[in-house]
Amino acid sequence: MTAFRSGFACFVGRPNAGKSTLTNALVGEKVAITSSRPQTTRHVIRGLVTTADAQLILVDTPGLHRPRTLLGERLNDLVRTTWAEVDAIGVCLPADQRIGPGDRYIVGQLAKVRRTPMVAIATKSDTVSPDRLLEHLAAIGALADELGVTWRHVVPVSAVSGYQVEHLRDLLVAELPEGMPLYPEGQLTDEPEETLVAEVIREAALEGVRDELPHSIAVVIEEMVAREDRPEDRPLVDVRANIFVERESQKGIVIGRKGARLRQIGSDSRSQIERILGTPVYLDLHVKVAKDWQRDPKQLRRLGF
Ligand SMILES: Nc1nc2c(ncn2[C@@H]2O[C@H](COP(=O)(O)OP(=O)(O)OP(=O)(O)O)[C@@H](O)[C@H]2O)c(=O)[nH]1
Repeated sequence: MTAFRSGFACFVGRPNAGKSTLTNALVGEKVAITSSRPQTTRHVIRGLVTTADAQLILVDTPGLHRPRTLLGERLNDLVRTTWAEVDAIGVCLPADQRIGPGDRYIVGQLAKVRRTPMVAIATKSDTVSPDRLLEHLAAIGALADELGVTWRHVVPVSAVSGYQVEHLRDLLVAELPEGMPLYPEGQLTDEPEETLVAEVIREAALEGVRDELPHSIAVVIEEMVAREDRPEDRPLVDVRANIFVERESQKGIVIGRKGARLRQIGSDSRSQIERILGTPVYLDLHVKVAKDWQRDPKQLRRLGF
């Protein structure tokens, strides 16, 4: 059995390189959704590609500009941070145009990001003859040598005809770490981040004790705020959450011997939350008893049901 993989990728390339069309082709029927994210998140999600064994989250990066101002430089820093945080970068180099200064500038900047795997994509490959495509692929290879980047793969695709779109998807998925889906049901929901975070904690709390605590756990996020006084490039989000159970005995199950299970729940969910929010997280979990909450309409409302 292959392990489930989940993670983030972004497409970069000069304007008109075919990034949006490719995103839509990968996402399929579902239109790429632009969801606005709270300030704590730097990643704007463009689309979600879910298969039987992977979830690939395509995120946007702000455009890279030749910096003329301090603000321009700061924006470029932000782009580079995103590049360093995603699991894979797809570099779009349209086949219908020769590699130009715009492409050179972007790839030159990518050369500074050492660790993230990069896949070079010859987009719009349906627009040129096979000979011209070969020439373009060779130029993409030469560009890597010239500018000091390493392509994991060089793939011609056509988002319009669908040529190699699935192959590209598989190549990107192969770069993702093992992990559970970060978004529920394979659909990008516009649920508030709190709901997703609460769901992650609930899943972690139920891990291994599902039989003992079937539906008795609810998680409520009390607070999710960016810590003040942090340097801009090292943000930290405080997440304070309550895990509600119905009975005192269930509290013991969740907390475990000397708090061991609760610590496990914390570390299991924290890494997933950090990936959803895109920032390091300080997670503060408390277990509380809300007696018979499932039968009490007032409590149910409070717990968000
Ligand atoms: N023939 C063909 N045309 C394509 C393909 N992919 C994109 N195009 C066309 O190329 C143009 C630009 O595509 P976009 O997907 O908007 O490019 P983009 O990189 O997102 O552009 P920006 O948003 O400006 O950065 C559009 O007119 C697309 O229809 C393709 O695979 N084949």
